[in-house]
Amino acid sequence: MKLEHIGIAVKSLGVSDELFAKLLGKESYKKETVEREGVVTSFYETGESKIELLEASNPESPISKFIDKKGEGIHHLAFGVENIYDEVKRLKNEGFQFISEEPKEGADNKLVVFLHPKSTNGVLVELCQEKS
Ligand SMILES: C[C@@H](C(=O)O)C(=O)SCCNC(=O)CCNC(=O)[C@H](O)C(C)(C)COP(=O)(O)OP(=O)(O)OC[C@H]1O[C@@H](n2cnc3c(N)ncnc32)[C@H](O)[C@@H]1OP(=O)(O)O
Ligand SMILES: [Co+2]
Repeated sequence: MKLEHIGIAVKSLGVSDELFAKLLGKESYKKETVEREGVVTSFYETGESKIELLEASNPESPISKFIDKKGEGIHHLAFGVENIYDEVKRLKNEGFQFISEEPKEGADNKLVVFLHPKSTNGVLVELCQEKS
């Protein structure tokens, strides 16, 4: 597995895109809404891994809930895998708990699934696989 991206929950993409562009010295290369996840995303290239800024697209979004509880900050780590179905099977056998075991369409042309933070030391983990 390799670290594909780090997801950061932000209140306002308008504000945070300006901040991260200044910080990283480059503009976001892609903005994409993933309505099923309740997010608007903005991606930055940072070497082999990316930064994904996440703004809530509706009040029931996991991002709204997260920000209400914990404030803005690191929301999840996403690991890129070759075969997401094999990895779900492997990690299930290892005793990890998935939020939903069925990979769904995420941002950036990927299939994604999430492990529950309760089974991963309090860190929300996403697995993602490039769609062919
Ligand atoms: C588009 C895509 C992509 O990259 O392609 C994305 O990334 S989409 C990214 C947005 N989508 C997602 O996050 C989808 C997966 N997330 C979820 O299904 C949810 O957010 C859960 C992780 C199941 C939490 O939902 P739930 O309704 O249970 O919320 P809750 O506030 O009651 O939280 C239950 C417990 O989990 C903790 N918790 C919640 N969100 C957390 C997070 N991001 N990291 C670590 N812990 C977290 C809470 O503090 C709480 O712990 P205590 O019980 O100790 O208080
Ligand atoms: Co993500």
